Amino acid sequence: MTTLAQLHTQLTHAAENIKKSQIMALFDSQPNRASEFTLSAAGLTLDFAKQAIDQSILNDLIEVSKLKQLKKQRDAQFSGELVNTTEQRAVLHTALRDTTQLAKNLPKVAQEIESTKARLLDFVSRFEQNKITGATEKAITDVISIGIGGSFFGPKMLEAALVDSHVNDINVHYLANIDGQQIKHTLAKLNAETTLIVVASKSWTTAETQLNMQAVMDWFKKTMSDTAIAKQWIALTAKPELAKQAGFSDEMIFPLWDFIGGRYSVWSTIALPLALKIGKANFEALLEGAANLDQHFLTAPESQNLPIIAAIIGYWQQQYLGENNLLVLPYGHALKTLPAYLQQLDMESNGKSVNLAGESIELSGPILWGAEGTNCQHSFMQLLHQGKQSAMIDFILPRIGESSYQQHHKAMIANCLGQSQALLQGKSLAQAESELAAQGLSKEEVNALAPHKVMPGNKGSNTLLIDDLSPRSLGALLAFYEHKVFVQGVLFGINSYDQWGVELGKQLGNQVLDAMASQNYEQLDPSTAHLLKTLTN
Ligand SMILES: O=P(O)(O)OC[C@H]1O[C@H](O)[C@H](O)[C@@H](O)[C@@H]1O
Repeated sequence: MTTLAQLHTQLTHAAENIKKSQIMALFDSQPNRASEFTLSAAGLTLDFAKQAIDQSILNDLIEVSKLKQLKKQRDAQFSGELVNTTEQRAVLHTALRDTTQLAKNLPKVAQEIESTKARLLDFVSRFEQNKITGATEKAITDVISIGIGGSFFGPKMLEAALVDSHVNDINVHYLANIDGQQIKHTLAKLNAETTLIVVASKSWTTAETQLNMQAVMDWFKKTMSDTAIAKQWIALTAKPELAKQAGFSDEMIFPLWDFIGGRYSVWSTIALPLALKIGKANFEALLEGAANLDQHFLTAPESQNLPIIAAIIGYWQQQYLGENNLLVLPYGHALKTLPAYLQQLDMESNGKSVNLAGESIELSGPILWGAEGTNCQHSFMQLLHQGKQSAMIDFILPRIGESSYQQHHKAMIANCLGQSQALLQGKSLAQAESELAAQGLSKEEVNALAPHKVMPGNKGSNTLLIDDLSPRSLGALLAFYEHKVFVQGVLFGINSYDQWGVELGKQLGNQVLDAMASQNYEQLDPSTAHLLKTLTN
């Protein structure tokens, strides 16, 4: 059997060779490459034919994943083992989509998940039937959702992405940042009598959320009685006892659990504001779409498995081709905040420096960024085409566009494919020269201008087609990225489910607040002390 060390040597040689060659040449040596390097499942199609990779490299990478016990770790996670070893927690967001597998090992946990989901869906149904009103019996027109990080990104991103699936006529206002200006403008247009307030906080200790909750509570109490809190305030939290102490009524507290990571919580009660907007049936379809992708992840062989193949391609690019940026470019305005959602998912999961044993590692997750196409073509894509740096790229393209604007969708497709083509093919000096000569430029003019028009090309990318922007397809899309992040975590040998790095900033933020209150800056470093003096003078 080949060892990891032997595979590493093989892959290192393969990388040296592939760096010297052209991706376009790979299409000559593999005549059916375009179809062979396209995989479909659960409403998603991944085309990786434009990547600098061949079948033998893929086979070696699959072997690496096997030697790193990917399947064993996957099954451990799905069955509820404590795979988040630094926090001694299970990782069970997949069970929020479908409890079948978990029910075999942990039937009580599965049952609790099901009964909580039933409570959530029942609340949404009653809302849709106008049975949820304010304390003064007036109809609810607005929801304020207070929460940050995983208690914010998912619902907010999906509300925009599912714009065609909004069935309930309510406005959801998200308060995540601690920004007084945002609170002022949000509250100014709202009537407390017709507003539900949702506090989404798994830990119930997040400073931003607590401060915003207090501000909204002060506003609410100006016009509403204390008893109205029990009717109009909803808590989504893994700490129901703390919500109860804060005055929330039992029936308005919807739990989640420590086995649901914040960045994986969009499938949980944390999605209540989204579910109110898209309705019960659409929320269930979102979960089903994710469950479909879970089934694919659990059952498809490695070579046909979308998240596994996407993960090992990314690993190959980072480990052997030296990339460290992942650019996510969704072609569609509805998906404009998908990169921000994926930033938390990927970077908070895989931004680590030590492996599971606590030993220092060379490689962990990529820097993820992106923006909607075609807008990005008019800003940072220039650097990708002609700059010295490069990046891993996922183009995301819905197959179906708005039916009343078909020409727009054709143009969207053309732009997306045009970009990946341009990155791949580039433009040689000879091409640039002949183009300019054909425009009638003199030889001197051609020589002066042509080098500026050269594009190196030979830059690979993935194209991920999504059937449509339905809840089902989007559920599958998010689950695809979740599993990709998981597989990469296995390849890096890290714990993808803790986030200790977030803690220090929180602690120091509190220290600065204390220093501001006491005006004693001695404990602070000279730069911070100086900045504070400048700010407070
Ligand atoms: O839901 P909460 O407990 O308020 O946490 C909100 C966020 O807090 C921190 O930033 C964590 O790193 C995130 O993973 C989490 O989503």
